[in-house]
Amino acid sequence: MPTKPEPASRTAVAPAPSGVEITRPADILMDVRDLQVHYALRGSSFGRLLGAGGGVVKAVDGVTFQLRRGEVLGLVGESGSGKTTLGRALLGLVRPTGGQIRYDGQDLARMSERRLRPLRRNLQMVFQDPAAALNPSMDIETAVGDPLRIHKLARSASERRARVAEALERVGLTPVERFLSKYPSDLSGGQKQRAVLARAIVMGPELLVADEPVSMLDMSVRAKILELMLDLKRDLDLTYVYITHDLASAKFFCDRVAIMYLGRIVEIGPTEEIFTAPKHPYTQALLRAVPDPDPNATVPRDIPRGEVPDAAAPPLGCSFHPRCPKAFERCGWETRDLRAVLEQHWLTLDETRYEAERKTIGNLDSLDTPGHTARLTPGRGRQAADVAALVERLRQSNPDEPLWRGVRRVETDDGGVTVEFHQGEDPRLRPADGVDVACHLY
Ligand SMILES: Nc1ncnc2c1ncn2[C@@H]1O[C@H](COP(=O)(O)OP(=O)(O)OP(=O)(O)O)[C@@H](O)[C@H]1O
Repeated sequence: MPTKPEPASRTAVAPAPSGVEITRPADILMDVRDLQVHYALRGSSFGRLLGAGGGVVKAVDGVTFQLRRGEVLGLVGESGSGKTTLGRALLGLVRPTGGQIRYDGQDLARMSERRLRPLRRNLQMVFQDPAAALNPSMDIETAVGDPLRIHKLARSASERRARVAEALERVGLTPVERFLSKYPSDLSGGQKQRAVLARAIVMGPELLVADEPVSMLDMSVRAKILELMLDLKRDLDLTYVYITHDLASAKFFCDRVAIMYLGRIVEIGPTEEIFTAPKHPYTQALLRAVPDPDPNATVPRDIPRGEVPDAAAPPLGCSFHPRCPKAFERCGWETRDLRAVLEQHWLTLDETRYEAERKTIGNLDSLDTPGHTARLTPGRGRQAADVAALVERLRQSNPDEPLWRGVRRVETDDGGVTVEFHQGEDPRLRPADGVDVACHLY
């Protein structure tokens, strides 16, 4: 049986800067507090000509959690929720805009590239596409041994070869001699991902961030790779952050799951709690949307209504409120929601009725500016009373629409109709029955 690869020397780690707390409970590998990664958008060249700013995408926006030693923490959410950005920030691969990532007594979020470099041996990433992760012109021995060479972690070529061989054996690329001289094109998808895992473990890391590591593999090998990863974790005392869209694999693979939505963790807790008693309406909707493997089962497919909003202009209040079937007053209703409800309603009308209603209201563009007061003015030849009647018809046509719970008052004057919404609040993560959830319902 091969022996465990030597852990990278912790003595290479630079000392903590003064003023940074260096104590942490032994079972916490990373302590992430109020982490933010914001990207400045440059805007289109046409927009820049007109002097329009590009705005900011809050890819990660105030994320707090503790990563426990030896656990598998899943980051789950729809595309664009910030999973990859968070995973990369944990490894020092993207520079946070704010917040802290405490690791080994230091704050990765504020560390210079020079001081981060030696820590990277302990923090490895496995990507979705193993073919893209391996250089097609490098044989497996060179590819897997490359990090040892870069970080000068082997005293000789023969030591490097021995450590590569040991890593290949651990990931099941055996007999090792057969694989050392192979090229990526000689390997199947599953074998390539095994080689990528060998390269990740060869330096004896503590943390592996795996970003959809099996989603590009054949169904037949996915479970085998995840099982291999669990074996590696146990044998090498690893901690995993597992990024996925796929709730079924998260259920099998993770000890805890963090559900992400628009740059935030909206629910985090033990996998069993999340799957048996999901609290956040978004988690509930995601779980209901998981296809049941039993073809006879009649599981409702309640995918959260609507699209994921634009991360550069997130909804006011709770980011999930426009899609939430349970949203109420405090959730942050606003002008853009009214426009969405109007346009949704118009989709249900025939052409003639649509034309008539559309002409009743003048320019809708003011509704695109986020705010708690919407002003609807009449179109040409129409009166404020016509607009008021339309708003009332809209309400009558779908009284259960959650938006109406957020309306504080509707007032008609000579110039039009004002719809005022309750001021919303952005919910923070709070403990609720064994999990932490960011929702005003708890
Ligand atoms: N380099 C960048 N510049 C600008 N915006 C970015 C950049 N990287 C990510 N984003 C934006 O940040 C948000 C989060 O992206 P991220 O890739 O982290 O999400 P994700 O949940 O991993 O999505 P996916 O599952 O599709 O990979 C998205 O709106 C994305 O467009």
